[in-house]
Amino acid sequence: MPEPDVRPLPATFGQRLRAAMSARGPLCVGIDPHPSLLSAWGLNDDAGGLERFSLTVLDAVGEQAAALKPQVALYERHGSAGLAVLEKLLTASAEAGVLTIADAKRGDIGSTMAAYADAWLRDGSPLAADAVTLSPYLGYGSLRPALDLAAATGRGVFVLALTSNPEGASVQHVGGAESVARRIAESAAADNAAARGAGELGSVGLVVGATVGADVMERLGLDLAAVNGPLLAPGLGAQGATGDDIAAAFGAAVGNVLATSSRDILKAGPDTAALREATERTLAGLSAFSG
Ligand SMILES: O=C(O)c1cc(=O)[nH]c(=O)n1[C@@H]1O[C@H](COP(=O)(O)O)[C@@H](O)[C@H]1O
Repeated sequence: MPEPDVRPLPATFGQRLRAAMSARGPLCVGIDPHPSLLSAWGLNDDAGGLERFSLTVLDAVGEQAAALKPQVALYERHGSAGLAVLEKLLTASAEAGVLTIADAKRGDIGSTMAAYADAWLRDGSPLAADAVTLSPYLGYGSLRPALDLAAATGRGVFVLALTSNPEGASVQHVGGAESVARRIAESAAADNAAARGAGELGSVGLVVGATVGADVMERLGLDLAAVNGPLLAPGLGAQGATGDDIAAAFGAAVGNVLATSSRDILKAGPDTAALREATERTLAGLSAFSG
């Protein structure tokens, strides 16, 4: 009789994301239920509309995307009813085996940071996701409670390094060759050292915009390959970036890129076939680096 297949599920977020990217391609679909999109989908700008929108996206493209990234702000604007919908989406995604990145961009001092970590990264928390986005403006070290809890629970984080918006340069580029962004990248690399030693993708990711471009990357001299973590690259589509831009800018690190697009895919809804087609088209646009 053949041995039963008892391989354990990958334990770390880095391992799970790598497996999902290998199977499905390097695309994360953002779930950003903007009022204008709810209206275009014929839904009310309320918790009912939000739930319909969110579960439709999960149902339509959950099996095509390596991860889904709900934008927390667009749930928060509906108050507790909106957060209840986000809880439902996170639970339904986990049950469907779809990785989630809560785009909350949290950042605070130690004890308060611990509470944010508890909300997004603790086993059993109603808002637990597979990973959360973090802002390092209070210093990379202030994120330690989240980095530690993520490591302990097999979850991940994405720390803002070079964001996709033009205003980011006024903070992130400061220091030139010793830029703020470079410090963040070096700190993430240090936290991913053990995973690098094991030949695996780390669970401390960075956000590096698809819009940043090769010139800036070169000028700031970030060694993104050395980070050995996933590189969440927003800015595809609605913000003007393409798969070719990513291929040109990320160099040797391109294999760790998880490109993400929200509005450009979501505008195809509410028809599920159209959402799937838009996701397929977006994935095809990444062929310059996804092989
Ligand atoms: O952390 C993010 O995901 C993020 C970082 C960044 O630098 N730029 C950026 O656009 N995002 C988010 O990515 C999504 C982009 O949405 P679209 O422009 O519609 O694809 C939004 O939810 C943004 O908040």
